[in-house]
Amino acid sequence: MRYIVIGAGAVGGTIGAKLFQGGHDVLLIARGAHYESLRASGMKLISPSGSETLNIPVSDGPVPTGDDDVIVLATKSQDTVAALDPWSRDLPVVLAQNGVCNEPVALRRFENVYGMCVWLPALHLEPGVVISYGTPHPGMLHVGRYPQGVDELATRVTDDLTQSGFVARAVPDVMRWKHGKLLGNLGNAAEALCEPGGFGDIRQQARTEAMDLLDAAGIAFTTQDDERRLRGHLVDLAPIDGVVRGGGSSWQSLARGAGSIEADYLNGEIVLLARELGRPAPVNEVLQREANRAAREKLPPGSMPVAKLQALIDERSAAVSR
Ligand SMILES: NC(=O)C1=CN([C@@H]2O[C@H](COP(=O)(O)OP(=O)(O)OC[C@H]3O[C@@H](n4cnc5c(N)ncnc54)[C@H](OP(=O)(O)O)[C@@H]3O)[C@@H](O)[C@H]2O)C=CC1
Ligand SMILES: CC(C)(CO)C(=O)C(=O)O
Repeated sequence: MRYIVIGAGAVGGTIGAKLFQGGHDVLLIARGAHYESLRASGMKLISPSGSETLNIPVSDGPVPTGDDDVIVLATKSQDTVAALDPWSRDLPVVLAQNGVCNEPVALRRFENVYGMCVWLPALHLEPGVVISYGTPHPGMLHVGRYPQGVDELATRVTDDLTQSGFVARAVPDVMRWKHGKLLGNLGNAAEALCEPGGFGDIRQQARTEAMDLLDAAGIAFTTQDDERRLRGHLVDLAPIDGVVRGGGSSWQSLARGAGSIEADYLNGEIVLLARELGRPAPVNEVLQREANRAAREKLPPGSMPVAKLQALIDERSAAVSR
């Protein structure tokens, strides 16, 4: 099977590199300066065990495909449609992304869609360079057919990931895991907006607001304990000499001045649910709005004091409760 990894950044770069090192056929799809660098000099993969350069096949657009190809999509959610559209709709698609909106978007277009719940701490700020912090395993990945079930392909992908060093499981309820993971990612916006530390309260407020709404909508989600029990110390974050990990994926979008951020598909997922239920979601609404503003204005990470963000949330909470 050939893995066509669209979006060879932090997550896609790590998954592609590990599969490649595991002896699998991999094609990375990248764009811009990252593509040029991967093509000219290979991928510099930095991990707790050292730094290596991998000459993984790379393309900047669609290539002829066949029966043995599978797409692994690892772009940010705001790039999903544009990234998938040029590809043959006969291919199976595995969505290695946070959030829960990508699977239905893909299922509109592709018949065979798989969710992947991704615990994989990684960083990509510089063209050609991917930093993978997880140790002793680079990540824990749950794979399942969307909307539910496990089939031969889910099992095969899981086996290949396991053989390549990941903690991988085929699960029949991947969206329950992805909803659980989404709750954690509601803090991404606060981490990107505020100085390190100090935003834990806001993250918890976003989580509590979201859990109430998921319960009200009857949507199942896993708990932090479910996740901790399985992960244990299988994927710990190891410091890497000379590399400071400022933050997660949304932090990295601001650090790169990408001009966009995933907030519409993380906090925005909760805002959408609240609006469908006719309920307020002031915490997630403010996080979504402020993260988008920071991305649009290309503000660096950490540009807003925590007290200011909390004041905006309090103001919005008061307004919606009137
Ligand atoms: N980083 C992390 O530690 C984790 C991230 N995640 C999730 O994984 C997903 C991917 O995040 P992450 O790896 O951080 O993102 P990155 O921004 O590091 O990587 C995504 C890559 O996709 C590229 N891309 C976007 N559109 C296209 C396209 N049409 N064709 C080719 N390349 C494209 C981007 O290019 P460009 O830079 O030009 O936009 C970028 O290089 C997100 O859903 C995120 O929330 C989950 C767990 C951990
Ligand atoms: C859990 C976390 C924060 C790991 O980096 C993540 O999912 C992200 O960066 O989006």
